Amino acid sequence: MTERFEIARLGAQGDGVAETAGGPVFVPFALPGETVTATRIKDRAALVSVAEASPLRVAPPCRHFTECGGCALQHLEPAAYLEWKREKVAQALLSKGIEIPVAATIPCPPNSRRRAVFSARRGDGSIIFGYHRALSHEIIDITECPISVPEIVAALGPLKALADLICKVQTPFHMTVTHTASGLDIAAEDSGALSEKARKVASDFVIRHGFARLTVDGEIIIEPKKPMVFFGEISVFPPPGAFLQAVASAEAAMADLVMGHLRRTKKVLDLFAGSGAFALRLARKAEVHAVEGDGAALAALDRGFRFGAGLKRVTSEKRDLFRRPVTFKELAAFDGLVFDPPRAGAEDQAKQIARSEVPYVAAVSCNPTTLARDLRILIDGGYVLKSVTPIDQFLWSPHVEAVALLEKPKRRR
Ligand SMILES: C[S@@+](CC[C@H](N)C(=O)[O-])C[C@H]1O[C@@H](n2cnc3c(N)ncnc32)[C@H](O)[C@@H]1O
Repeated sequence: MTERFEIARLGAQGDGVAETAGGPVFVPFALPGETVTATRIKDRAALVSVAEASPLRVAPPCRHFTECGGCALQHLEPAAYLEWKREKVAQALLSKGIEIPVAATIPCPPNSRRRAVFSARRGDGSIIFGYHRALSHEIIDITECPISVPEIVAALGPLKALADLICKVQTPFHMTVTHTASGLDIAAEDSGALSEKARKVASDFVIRHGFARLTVDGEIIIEPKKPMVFFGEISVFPPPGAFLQAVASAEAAMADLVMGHLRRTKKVLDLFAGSGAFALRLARKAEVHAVEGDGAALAALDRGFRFGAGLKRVTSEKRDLFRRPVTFKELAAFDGLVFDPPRAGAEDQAKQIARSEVPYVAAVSCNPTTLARDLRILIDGGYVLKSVTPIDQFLWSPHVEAVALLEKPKRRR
């Protein structure tokens, strides 16, 4: 049955939220201040029509919007959208008792996402290649994606054809596509084992389309060109599957904030260093010790250091920082630190940092909830939070990146 809803606010996932006598009802693609009609199942309702539209409603740029599960907020005017992301970070901090004026969200333009994770599945004979439908396991074919770099969008047809060539299963599989300076780096997972003949066919296809590399379940099938990215001026060859910030300009914005904060430091620790996005930039001015759990990513970082010109010393250490955080005693060797953990955050590591006397600390995070928890630990340990800056690395999604900068005043002896 269709009901009428007054939308009061945006929820954490970007859905419009109507406050009803029975509790909140979530209406995707509705905006605060709007009156909409929607069909409701429990606390979710599918938008049918917008009776009274918000003045902040804009035309979504993508034809797949509302069908594709990748984007939640293309229909909101950009300034209000960025403010919503800022507020999301501020609310997460407030929930841990942290009151600080959160800076304006640094925007990321459309057509800037260099890494996209596609889903694919063999349908009735033909291959479906695209993204998941919102809140569904169903995969929908896509023909455009205004968040991705043009090089990925232009290759959607060939990528779909490649997915068809390597698909040896009836179940869904993933294809991560990264735009690099040497061409597209394609990493398939769970697409099934390739026969010798299928490898040859796929390899010929990769060469014909000028792709840089194809890996299947971590095995390099063919690598006509080593995929290369730049961290500042330093070139790095990230291994298949290694972490890479999704948008190059977002990575640069985060690195600028971190480097600005650590500008006076001489010995920096980079925790959860990946292939060196921060370490190799910081190494222009300071000695850096990079710690990371992924050995292949560390090897890429090491190589970047050895072949990079004008860098001070970079050392590296493979270490599981969840099981074995760097202790406060070990931290005594450093005057600056950056940590950039996965979504789970770095609770135990934060406890060690809180006990340390490292004067300058930068926290980078893609999850405001775990960031707030870890910042609370640092603040309780005597750190002063100087600034928090959201970065809109995940355009039109509910996700937001943030950089927090902290200092620990010298103890009076
Ligand atoms: C958000 S990424 C940041 C990488 C890097 N700072 C960058 O900007 O490219 C998080 C990194 O943490 C690493 N990681 C995940 N779990 C880890 C663990 N338990 N110990 C050490 N590193 C881990 C991942 O391999 C990944 O490189």
